[in-house]
Amino acid sequence: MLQQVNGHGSGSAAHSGESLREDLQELLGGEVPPQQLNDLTKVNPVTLETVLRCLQARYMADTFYTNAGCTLVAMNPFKPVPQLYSPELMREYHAASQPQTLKPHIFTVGEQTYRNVKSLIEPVNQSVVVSGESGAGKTWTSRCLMKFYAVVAASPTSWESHKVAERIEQRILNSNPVMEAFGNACTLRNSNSSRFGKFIQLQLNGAQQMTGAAVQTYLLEKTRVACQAPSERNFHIFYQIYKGAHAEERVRWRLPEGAAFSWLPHPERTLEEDCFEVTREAMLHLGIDAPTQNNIFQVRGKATPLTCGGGDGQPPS
Ligand SMILES: Nc1ncnc2c1ncn2[C@@H]1O[C@H](COP(=O)(O)OP(=O)(O)OP(=O)(O)O)[C@@H](O)[C@H]1O
Repeated sequence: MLQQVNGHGSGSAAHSGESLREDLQELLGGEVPPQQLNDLTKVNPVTLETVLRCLQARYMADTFYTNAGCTLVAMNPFKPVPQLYSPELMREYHAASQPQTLKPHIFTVGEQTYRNVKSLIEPVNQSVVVSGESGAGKTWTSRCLMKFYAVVAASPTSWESHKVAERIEQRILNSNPVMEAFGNACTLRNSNSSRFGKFIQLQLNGAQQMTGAAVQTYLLEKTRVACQAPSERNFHIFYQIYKGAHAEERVRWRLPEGAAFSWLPHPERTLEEDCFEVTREAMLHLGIDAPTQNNIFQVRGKATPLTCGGGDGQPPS
């Protein structure tokens, strides 16, 4: 999100949306209103100020995607915008004869790469690089892309193959809550910050239907288990177990209700990511059955009290 451009605040105190647009129109001297400039390469003159101001005007007009040549700039709305990610919109981009002529969107990128695979006699692997600072919206964007492919790359003809495809899509989407439970944490910048990098590979068959996915993770911030920065939290999974374990599991995992553990700072913060049931359900869909889950959680659950000097919540002596 843009905070400041050449000393002008982005809020209403410094500029109302209208005067910002007028200013920018004057600065650009163009005919197209800045919020309608879909491609930053068309901003004239291209300077840091004009580009940032153009993005700011678009942000204020709730237009969160802008092209910059062949790159897509995605701004984080920091609010739910459900109509921007509806299945209907996915289908619209998928069905468009020239998706690049529609408004810039992550679905254009999705559709373009999908068509690149589809149109070639010898299909070539396609890569989408999602980059940005912490909290920029990379995880969100990757999730949107996966949902998009789950919708467009699944139109098999028979009922049976439809069911198979649906199961694969569901498994692919279910990998997100599991990876986020074990690899994400609440930081100062992002309440659901990925503390690892990932390379997600979606696999298509000859008919361009999704047949599977593989995820490689790297650079997990393991030190967070034992040491968290002030006002930050440990990985979500610990809080999920701590808050969501049943009475009998608590006894087994030595997690007395209400105990405070020094390696579980800020358990009082309630995040939607704290939901243990969602992780358990997603693991089941991924084929991790209840006894295996139990073994995993047992190790995770026990790790916390043991490292804190016992299940009594006292700091280590
Ligand atoms: N397109 C969007 N629409 C609505 N909210 C969004 C969108 N993109 C991001 N957000 C919000 O911003 C938060 C941070 O986004 P996200 O977790 O994707 O950032 P990130 O770049 O992956 O950060 P990190 O590198 O710390 O993992 C999300 O939890 C969500 O609340």
